[in-house]
Amino acid sequence: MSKIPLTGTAGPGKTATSAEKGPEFSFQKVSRKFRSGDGEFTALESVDLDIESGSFVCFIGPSGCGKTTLLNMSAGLLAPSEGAVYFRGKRLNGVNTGVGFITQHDNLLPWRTLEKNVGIALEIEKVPRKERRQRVAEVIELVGLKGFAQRYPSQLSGGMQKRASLARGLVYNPSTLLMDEPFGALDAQLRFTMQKELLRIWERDRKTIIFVTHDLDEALLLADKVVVFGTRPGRVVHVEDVPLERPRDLAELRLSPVYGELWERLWKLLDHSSPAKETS
Ligand SMILES: Nc1ncnc2c1ncn2[C@@H]1O[C@H](COP(=O)(O)OP(=O)(O)OP(=O)(O)O)[C@@H](O)[C@H]1O
Repeated sequence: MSKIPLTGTAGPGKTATSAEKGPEFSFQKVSRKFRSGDGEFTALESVDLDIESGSFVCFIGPSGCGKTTLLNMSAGLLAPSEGAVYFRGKRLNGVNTGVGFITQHDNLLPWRTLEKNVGIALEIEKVPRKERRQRVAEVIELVGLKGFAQRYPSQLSGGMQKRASLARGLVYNPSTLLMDEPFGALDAQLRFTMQKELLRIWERDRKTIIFVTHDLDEALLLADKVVVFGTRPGRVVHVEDVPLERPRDLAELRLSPVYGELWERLWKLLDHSSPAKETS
């Protein structure tokens, strides 16, 4: 089994060496086909995209346009049918242990305490107990859950469970976080809090974040770069560098003409028709 990089090269306070200065991810003519009924259909067609190290990138697009498929390929859980995915200069060929993957569903194990849920990857990697406890305590504090380490998932609120899955994604210090609609199920207030928390952590550690969302306001609040996906077949239709200064405040942004113009332009690029059909 390959080693999980406990002390990832892009971790807190570390600077990238010259070998790491290329993009974090490079997708080169990446396509993915799936079987459907008797035939095959193209879920994602010819994606050419570079993602810079330390950047915050949002994927946005209608349901079924291949956003999760591209995340799965970034995690090495799925191979491209054509083309190649490069991670930190190396072609991916198997599970990518340099990423933390946070899905919409927290998937916390109900019989394990918060501490044990967060530390699971380190246990699998047989990281010594002392080091494990220290690293787990550090990330639990980072996500604002200090004092709750011995609670079980059922004893945590929805927001705390989100923080717990974020801690679990961060615990082995990956250089990239892949986040698939992580805040989609939260109410507006909690979503706002989690967005702020995520930005605080990103600004501290400058990990690369690829964040899937259906919400254009969320994308423009968070991202350096917004990648717009289209359907039939799933593909990248536009990449926008977000020119808005940080820190960003959504209430203020909404009053700004620059934001209004950007929002409207991207909104028009989004396909608002019904979910993508699986046509070949
Ligand atoms: N393992 C699979 N086998 C067959 N078809 C699949 C598989 N994974 C995804 N698909 C299909 O590929 C297409 C793209 O799916 P994907 O989950 O990547 O879309 P998405 O943009 O993330 O959608 P959503 O926003 O609804 O999560 C869909 O039609 C989906 O049904």
